[in-house]
Amino acid sequence: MTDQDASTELARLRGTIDNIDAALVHLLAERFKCTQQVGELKARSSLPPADKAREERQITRLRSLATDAGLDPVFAEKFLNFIIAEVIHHHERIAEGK
Ligand SMILES: C=C(O[C@@H]1C=C(C(=O)O)C=C[C@H]1O)C(=O)O
Repeated sequence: MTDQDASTELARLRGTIDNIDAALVHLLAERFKCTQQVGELKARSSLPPADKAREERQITRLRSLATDAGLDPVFAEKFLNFIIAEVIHHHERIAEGK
């Protein structure tokens, strides 16, 4: 592969990465819009911000999806836990009326 070929291929691959990153941002934005509504509903109904049983079901499901897709399930679990922790933080703030 010539230097020119390599830089053309690198630019092509990075274009794909940029598209995927954009899709991830849009997907996360939609998820947070939805969890915002869940947080408001929970606050109105005096439900707790976190639901550990639901989280366990989600993690089991995501780990299985990740394995089937060829993604490291440990990474998938960490990623989901990171997002859920942020959501719970938002729900706590909503419940406090902030
Ligand atoms: C969104 C919810 O609130 C919390 C956040 C979750 C999530 O981000 O998926 C899952 C469970 C809850 O701890 C919910 O109860 O469904």
